[in-house]
Amino acid sequence: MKVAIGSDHGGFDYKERLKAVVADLGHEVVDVGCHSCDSTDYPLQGREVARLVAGGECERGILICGTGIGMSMTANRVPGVRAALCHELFTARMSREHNDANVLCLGQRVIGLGLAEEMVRLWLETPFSGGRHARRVALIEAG
Ligand SMILES: O=C(CO)[C@H](O)[C@H](O)[C@H](O)COP(=O)(O)O
Repeated sequence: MKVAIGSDHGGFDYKERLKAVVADLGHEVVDVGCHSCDSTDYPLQGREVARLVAGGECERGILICGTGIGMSMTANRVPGVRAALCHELFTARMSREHNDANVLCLGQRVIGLGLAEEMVRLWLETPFSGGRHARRVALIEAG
């Protein structure tokens, strides 16, 4: 898969580490920035990743800021994006199985790096269950 990844300064360190996790699983990483710890504004990177996913250039997106909240708010405003803000493994798995989430949002100031890495692995490898959940996702998309 092609996986877009982006962060603000509050998520920069994890973005750099999580890129390796994504690549180790055999996926292509598209890094939209930011490219340093200098202060920036999360909607810039959040919107860019969301647009890549909504437009089909990338199949999935990963966004990291301090809490993940601003990134999820931003990404979910782009039609076609189903961004899930997750802090633990169960929610990360369910966001794929039940919600077909196409963007994962994480908070670098909330969770440890080891958990973030495990969540990314699980989230990328968990398929959508379909069935009754497909009807519900279609209802989300119908607006
Ligand atoms: O979007 C956020 C909060 O909803 C992120 O946590 C940002 O990274 C955070 O707001 C940035 O804060 P800072 O004080 O400018 O580092």
